Amino acid sequence: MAETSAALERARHEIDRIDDALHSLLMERVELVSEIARAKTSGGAAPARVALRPAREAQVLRRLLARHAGVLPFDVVARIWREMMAAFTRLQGPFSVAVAGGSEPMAYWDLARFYYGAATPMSLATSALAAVQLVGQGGGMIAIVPVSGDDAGPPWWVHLGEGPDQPRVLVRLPLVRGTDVTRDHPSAYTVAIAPLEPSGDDLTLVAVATAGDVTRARVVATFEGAGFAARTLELAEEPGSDERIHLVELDGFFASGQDPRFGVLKPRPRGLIRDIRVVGAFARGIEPVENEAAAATGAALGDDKR
Ligand SMILES: O=C(O)C(=O)C[C@]1(C(=O)O)C=C[C@@H](O)C=C1
Repeated sequence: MAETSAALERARHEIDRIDDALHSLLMERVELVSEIARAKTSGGAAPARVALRPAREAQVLRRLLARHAGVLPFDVVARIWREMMAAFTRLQGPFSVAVAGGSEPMAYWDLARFYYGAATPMSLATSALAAVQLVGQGGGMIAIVPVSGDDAGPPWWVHLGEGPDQPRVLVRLPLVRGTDVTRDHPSAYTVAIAPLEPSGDDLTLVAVATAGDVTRARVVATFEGAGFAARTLELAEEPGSDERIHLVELDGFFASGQDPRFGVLKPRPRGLIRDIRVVGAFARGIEPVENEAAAATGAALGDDKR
């Protein structure tokens, strides 16, 4: 019987040895969690904040991608690490996810599950605004909301703030693209109350207040004229107000509207740009380049899902 060949026995013995080593390392990794949790609260307790540190997570995944080789698709590695990082987040305090499903609740739900772990409590919110309001109540809740134009509810992003204890966009999902199982999924933002940190390759979301007649194209032209790479995403108007708020995505990391680099735009109450608020910043998507040799081996092994 081929099934009990010596070669198979040997390979399984090796797998047992490797599993033991992986398990020992996992237990060693988790020993660091209380030290990490302590360091995060050493400046005083901040009960509204969640232990999630998306910039650090992106750095970890980028570093692993840079050293990755062989036939295992990188999205499998990403999935294992996502599960581990979600568990580490839960070990540091309350952590749950409210999903605003837009027109495709199942797709956004799957995206949230993939990124925030199989055991993290999740609930479906009635709209993006409802999900963001839940985040604002604290208690370790984060929200997954459709990126653009896929939520029938009122604009949610005008409720984001610049302060460390206000909900902000900290991730754009999917973070790992290409071979990722979420390849065909829509994009979503993760909204949370947690520090805004640079990952080294980031995009920033700003809420830009202008007079009521300033078009999206003019806002982008103004930013580009001042040397920013900018894209306009959404526009919100207060009924009866002479002001509009534009949601604009910028290349690079900006921690606040007071960043001196915004000085060239001269934000002032009666100017074209009246105010700039940073309402989020997140790592640029990670693009694993599929290794051709790996793909060929996968095909040879009967992997017909690619
Ligand atoms: O580095 C941290 O701050 C951690 O909490 C550890 C860890 C991880 O498991 O690597 C977990 C959750 C954070 O979102 C980022 C990273």
